[in-house]
Amino acid sequence: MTKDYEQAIETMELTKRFGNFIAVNNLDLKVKKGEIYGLLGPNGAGKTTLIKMLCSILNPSTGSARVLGEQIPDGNIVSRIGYMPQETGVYLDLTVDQNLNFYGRVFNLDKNEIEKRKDELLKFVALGDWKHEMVENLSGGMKHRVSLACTLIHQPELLFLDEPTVGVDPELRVSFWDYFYQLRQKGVTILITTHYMDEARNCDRIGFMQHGHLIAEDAPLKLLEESGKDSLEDAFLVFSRHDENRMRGLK
Ligand SMILES: Nc1ncnc2c1ncn2[C@@H]1O[C@H](COP(=O)(O)OP(=O)(O)OP(=O)(O)O)[C@@H](O)[C@H]1O
Repeated sequence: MTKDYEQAIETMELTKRFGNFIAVNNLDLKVKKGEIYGLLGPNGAGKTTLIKMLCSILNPSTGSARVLGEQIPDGNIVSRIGYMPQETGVYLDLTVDQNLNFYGRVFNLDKNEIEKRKDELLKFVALGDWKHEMVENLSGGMKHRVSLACTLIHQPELLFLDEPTVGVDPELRVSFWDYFYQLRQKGVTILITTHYMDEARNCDRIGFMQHGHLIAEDAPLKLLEESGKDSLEDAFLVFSRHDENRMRGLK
């Protein structure tokens, strides 16, 4: 019997090296089931590398992690998680409908279930009128919407969303968040990276990441309070400076 873990994600000194370069450095992270956790940090902080390890795409160099209670890397976990990469994860030379059919089949959904899920998801991403359009003819934001729909087709328990709302217009970004909240209500856990600070405020907790490790972590309002700043950008800079000073002190 699978043990019911309270944590959807738990990493222990997780590290990824590319040659001499350390992209993720001794990271300890816990994300509770049903939580929306935002990872924020500058380009190159190691966010995508972390997500790729948690999705069993990359092997850790050292350290370990559990995802939905399973030690990763684990090929079986893939059917329980959804990963929306930064670059569109859909086939440009297929229609929206064909992409959804393909992902539905990959996850072994039967025909009726695929049809039902397609109706729901096309409504959600407001692409019903574009169902039979080739994805290559869609705008950047629309491609992102197709990618999100494909990520959700098999109703994953845990979602990894790497900058899911880049290029998506403000109105639709709001509706994406409505849907994320609906998913959370159903117990789905979401790990999301974003550079939109207004969006980050929607997360239950935020982890600020720099040089492959977490420099601060808490609910958005708590981070503002602790840093004495009004914006998350400014709060990040405060924690970043503390971390740089700490590192200098260690040298
Ligand atoms: N396959 C690889 N080989 C060598 N270096 C890599 C590889 N993948 C990532 N890196 C490096 O690891 C670092 C972290 O990259 P990563 O993509 O995880 O950052 P990120 O926080 O997701 O950045 P962004 O916000 O730009 O997406 C970067 O310096 C990147 O160049």
